[in-house]
Amino acid sequence: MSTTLQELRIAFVGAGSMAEAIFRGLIENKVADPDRIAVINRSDRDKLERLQARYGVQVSFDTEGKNALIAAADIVVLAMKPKDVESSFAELKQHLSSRQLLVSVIAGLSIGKITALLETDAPIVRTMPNTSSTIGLGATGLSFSAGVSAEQRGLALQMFESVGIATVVDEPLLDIVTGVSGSGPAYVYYFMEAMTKAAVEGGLAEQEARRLTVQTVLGAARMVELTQEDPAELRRKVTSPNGTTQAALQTLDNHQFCEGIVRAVFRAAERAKEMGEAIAPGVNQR
Ligand SMILES: NC(=O)C1=CN([C@@H]2O[C@H](COP(=O)(O)OP(=O)(O)OC[C@H]3O[C@@H](n4cnc5c(N)ncnc54)[C@H](OP(=O)(O)O)[C@@H]3O)[C@@H](O)[C@H]2O)C=CC1
Ligand SMILES: O=C(O)[C@@H]1CCC=N1
Repeated sequence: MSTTLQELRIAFVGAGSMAEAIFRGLIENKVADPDRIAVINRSDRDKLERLQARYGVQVSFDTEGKNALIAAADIVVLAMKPKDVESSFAELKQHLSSRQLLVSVIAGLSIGKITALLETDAPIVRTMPNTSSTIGLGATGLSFSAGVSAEQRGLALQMFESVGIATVVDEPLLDIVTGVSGSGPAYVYYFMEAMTKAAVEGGLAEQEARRLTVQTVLGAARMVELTQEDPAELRRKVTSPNGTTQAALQTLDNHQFCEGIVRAVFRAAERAKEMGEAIAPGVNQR
């Protein structure tokens, strides 16, 4: 296998939000050429036409063409929903070969189960990315099956580092990565929705409210990144004794803000495990 993504063919099986976030990042950052990226889905033709027109990726609308794109790929990215894994893998396994590198983004699905369901000896990279990969600010956790070579590890890291940061973890830790950074953007959006709602209720125009909220979140995240200070210390610097922030934080504490976030992260991690276990429950992991 070649050492740069640019020379390889990558097929995305699944054309949803996560697949698009990754291939858009790869294309816009010029890490992979669109004419070497194939995107396959189950039935949504309009979606494939839109993706083809927008990014110039390769698509096919018939089964034979889709199978040919999969068979020709050097890297196959598994990007369907957990509920569709069993049916799609049953079809997919006939078109894969052990020379290919398989990259899964499917929450909760273990390397052992992927190996067993696809009846494959192919090397497998299990990942947990997030949708911020779309703008090059993704955060991805990765684990490798024993058969992934050093070169293939490099390619997988290149793929996800080109759309953000990537960190290699032991496979069981991917569930907590899911709770933190996989699902995490949604918690931040939820927080922003609440902040904007309060701003509007307090009298600001919607657009003004949104602009102030976005800049506040951006500014706070960049402060942590650039100053390298502990968020707790940065929080202390905003909080004047007996001032407005202290009153607000006390209100958040009264509503178990911190506990709510901690519980949410652990619940998402637990849910990832449940979802993985619910896929082909009878199958013996390899
Ligand atoms: N969204 C996120 O923030 C994240 C998602 N993930 C993981 O990414 C995966 C995909 O999620 P997401 O992108 O949100 O899902 P979407 O629902 O947006 O997309 C799923 C895609 O899978 C396709 N698909 C379903 N069955 C098949 C099949 N048999 N063959 C080929 N394609 C098929 C669908 O095609 P069609 O529309 O034609 O049915 C659709 O294009 C999930 O496993 C999720 O756990 C991981 C990290 C973050
Ligand atoms: O909600 C989900 O199941 C997926 C996995 C991580 C983010 N979205």
